[in-house]
Amino acid sequence: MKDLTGWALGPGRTEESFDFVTTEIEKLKVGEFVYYEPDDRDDTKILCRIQERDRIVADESDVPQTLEPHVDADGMETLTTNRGYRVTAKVLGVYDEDMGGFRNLRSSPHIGQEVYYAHDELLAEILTPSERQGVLHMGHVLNREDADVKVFVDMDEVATKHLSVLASTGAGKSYTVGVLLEETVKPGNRGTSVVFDIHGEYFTLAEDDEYGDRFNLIEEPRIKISNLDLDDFQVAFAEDATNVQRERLREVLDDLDIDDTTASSSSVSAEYQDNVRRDYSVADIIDRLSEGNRVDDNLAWRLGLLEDFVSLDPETETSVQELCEPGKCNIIEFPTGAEELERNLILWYFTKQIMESRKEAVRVQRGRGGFDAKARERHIDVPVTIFIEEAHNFAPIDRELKTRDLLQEIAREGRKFGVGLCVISQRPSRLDEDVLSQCNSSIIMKVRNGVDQETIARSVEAAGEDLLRDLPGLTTGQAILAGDFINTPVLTKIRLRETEHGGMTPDVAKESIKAYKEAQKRKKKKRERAKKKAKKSRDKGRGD
Ligand SMILES: Nc1ncnc2c1ncn2[C@@H]1O[C@H](COP(=O)(O)OP(=O)(O)OP(=O)(O)O)[C@@H](O)[C@H]1O
Repeated sequence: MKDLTGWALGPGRTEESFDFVTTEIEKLKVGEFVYYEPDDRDDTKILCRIQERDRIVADESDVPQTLEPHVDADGMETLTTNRGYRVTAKVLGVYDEDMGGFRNLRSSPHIGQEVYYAHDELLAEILTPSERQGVLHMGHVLNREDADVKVFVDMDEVATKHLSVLASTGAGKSYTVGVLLEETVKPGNRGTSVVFDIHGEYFTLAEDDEYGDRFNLIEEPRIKISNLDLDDFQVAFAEDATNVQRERLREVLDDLDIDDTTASSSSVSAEYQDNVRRDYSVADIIDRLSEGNRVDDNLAWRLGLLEDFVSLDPETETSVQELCEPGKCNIIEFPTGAEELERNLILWYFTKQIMESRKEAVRVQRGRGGFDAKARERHIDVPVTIFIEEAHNFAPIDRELKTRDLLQEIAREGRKFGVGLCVISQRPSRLDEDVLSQCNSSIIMKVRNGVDQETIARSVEAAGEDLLRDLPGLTTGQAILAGDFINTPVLTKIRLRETEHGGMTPDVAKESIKAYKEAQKRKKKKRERAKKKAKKSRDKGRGD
């Protein structure tokens, strides 16, 4: 069934777009889809996306004259009585299922060519992948709620070529990431991911009755102090240590290692020394630093700050295997109240291990040697996608940070080693441009800030200017999905979560009233207790 919706005004100035006239403007919002059929090809539909709409000013327009010889009397009648709109449409091409993309047929519409509304079945054909595995159901095409044209994305693309999730605060980023994670752990997918959950928004996934066992919640990630190397200390320090300080710290750590392995004896093998427990604390490092006459107060002070890091532990370490249970989404919670430097250290330390471990695994898979004992212990044999909330803090555009270098490396090279990156940010303009532009897929939601909008327009080319123009107009849960993980950019209403969302916006009025009432109750009780106490002492006084 065809749904005639307008007439082309002829070929556009370029092959990429053309104008047509319509009166059905309610249906044809920016981002909607139409198609035309080239005369010389049977059953071929050239799909187009609406970019712009302008009301036709009757007296100034030459549109009726242009179309008159080409459009039948009924059509002309509709156009002249309703005036209508001039709409610009971007030509996407003919969808080729085998190719999984659009082919451009170079067949521009002629004047008066009929333009049809793309019905739900046609859209569904394009947006529904033929494979059943590795597809993630994210929601439905916006404005097509009734028919529910589902929007799917390709999990492999996320896992290999990275994803950005960008929006102002409260627009629905973590809710959407929750939907994505629910999908990745479904039985047909069983993707492995690691989420750095800074604000404790994802634990509800692990508590869900149905989904819970597909998630691995790491509530107390621990880093064993003796496993830290100089670069790790550098990440945890507020300012770069001087070369002299690095040298001194190296000496102290070497001393402590030798003590702990009791390895002054040359009979202890290197492998034993590697595996032996070295259970020293930050305080031990500072003590050792203060011994002798070479005290470095500044270094001691820097180290002293690390004593507050809950994640640093003299004895235990969360192993990379615990962090990356295959087929599960592994959620790393940050210690409550962890400050910026501790957060940087946690992200740096574990992300670096994941990357190193995947490099080793791929090297061995390619037949280039085997694992040494240490590598075998920490090897991860599945591709992993790392989700990073507040990514602009770890890879800022304007600050040298080791975490930024690491995220740039993953964005550039992660694909080769099966390490995917999903960066989530409410301030894309503060996010490192290299990291952002390496994300080949994007989910973009409401963005209010003009500078952020400009950054997105610059770095997320796939989304198309036309769709991005409407960013401030999106409401919570509405998103543009664009890039390699979807066949064509599409305005999407993200589906409802199957698990509870852990980052609910508080109901301020409700919570304030509740807190007020509880405070009043407490006050009343306090007054009553004081009264009782006074009465008791009066009674006692009388008795005396
Ligand atoms: N697709 C959706 N359907 C229904 N409700 C949604 C949807 N997306 C988000 N919400 C609601 O909107 C609110 C904000 O969502 P969310 O916590 O994901 O925002 P956010 O962008 O991550 O914010 P922040 O940057 O402050 O963490 C939540 O209360 C959530 O329940």
